[in-house]
Amino acid sequence: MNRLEVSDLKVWDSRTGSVIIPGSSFQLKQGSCLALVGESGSGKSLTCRSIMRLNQPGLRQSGDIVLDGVNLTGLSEKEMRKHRGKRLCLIMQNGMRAFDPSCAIGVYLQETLRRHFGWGRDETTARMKTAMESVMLKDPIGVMNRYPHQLSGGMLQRVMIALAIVLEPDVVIADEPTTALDTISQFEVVEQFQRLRETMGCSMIFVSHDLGVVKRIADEVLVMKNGEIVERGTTRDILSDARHAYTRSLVASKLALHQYFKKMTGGVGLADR
Ligand SMILES: Nc1ncnc2c1ncn2[C@@H]1O[C@H](COP(=O)(O)OP(=O)(O)OP(=O)(O)O)[C@@H](O)[C@H]1O
Repeated sequence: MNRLEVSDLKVWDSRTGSVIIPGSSFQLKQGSCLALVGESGSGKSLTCRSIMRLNQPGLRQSGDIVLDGVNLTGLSEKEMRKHRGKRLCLIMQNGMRAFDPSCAIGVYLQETLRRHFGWGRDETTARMKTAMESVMLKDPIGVMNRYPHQLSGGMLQRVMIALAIVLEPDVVIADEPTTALDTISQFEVVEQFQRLRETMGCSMIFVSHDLGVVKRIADEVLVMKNGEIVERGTTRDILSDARHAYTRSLVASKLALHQYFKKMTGGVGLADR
C-alpha cells in the first residue's frame, strides 16, 4: 500500500520562468524507506520541500501530492500546517536552522507540541525527556534549557529525531540529516533513524549523497539528475546493477572513495561502518 503518491510534480522559478523539476512521479510504500540520491543541485531538497509545501517565495509548484488519499495540493495553508509535524515531519540538513535561535529548545518544543496535541509544559517535558534518552541524548532537561547555538550539530539532529518520536508522524522526510556531522555522529544518527523506523513503523524519504548510508537504511532508491528521476529500483539492484550511466558513475565514485578510506585506515572502509 502506498502512503504517499507524488504525481507529475513540477517546480519552476516564477521570476525567471526556468523549470527546475519538470515532472516527477513516485510512490512511498507504507513502512518503507525511499532514498533520494543525486549530485548537488539535482533537485533532492526541492522535492522534499515541495512535498511539505515549504518552497521559498518565488518558486511555484504543480502536480499532486497525495498522503493517505488526501491531496495536499488542494489544502489551504492553515490546513497544511496541521499536517506538517504530526503527519509529515521534515528533518533538515542543518539542525541549527530548524530551531528558533531566539528561544530555548524547550520553549520551541512546548510550542510545537502544544499546537499539535494541546499538551502543557509538564507533559511536553516528560515525553521529550523519554524520547531524548532513547536517542542517547544525555541531560535532556539541560538540553531543553539551552539555546540552539549552545548545542552541537549532532545534538540538534538528535533533538529533531526525538521530536519526531514524540510526534509519531506517518512520514518522515530526512534531507541529508547527517551532512553537517562528523563521522562518528553520522554513524550514530543513522542508527537512530533506523530505530525510528523500527519502533514507529513510519515511512521515510531519506536524502543522502552517501551510498554507504543509503545501503544501510533504504529499501528503494530514486536517482536524480538535473531535476529528473533518471533511475529507480530496489537498493540492492541500484547498488549492484545500475543501468543508467549516471548511477553507475555514482556507485563507482563511492567504491573509489571506499577503496581510498580502506587504504588510509588500514582495512576498515566506509561501507564496513
Ligand atoms: N529558491 C530558489 N530559487 C531558485 N532556484 C532554486 C531555489 N532553491 C533551489 N534552486 C535551484 O534548484 C536546483 C535544485 O536545488 P536543490 O537544493 O533541490 O538540489 P539538491 O539536489 O538538494 O542539492 P544538494 O545536494 O546540494 O543539497 C538547483 O539548481 C538550485 O540552484
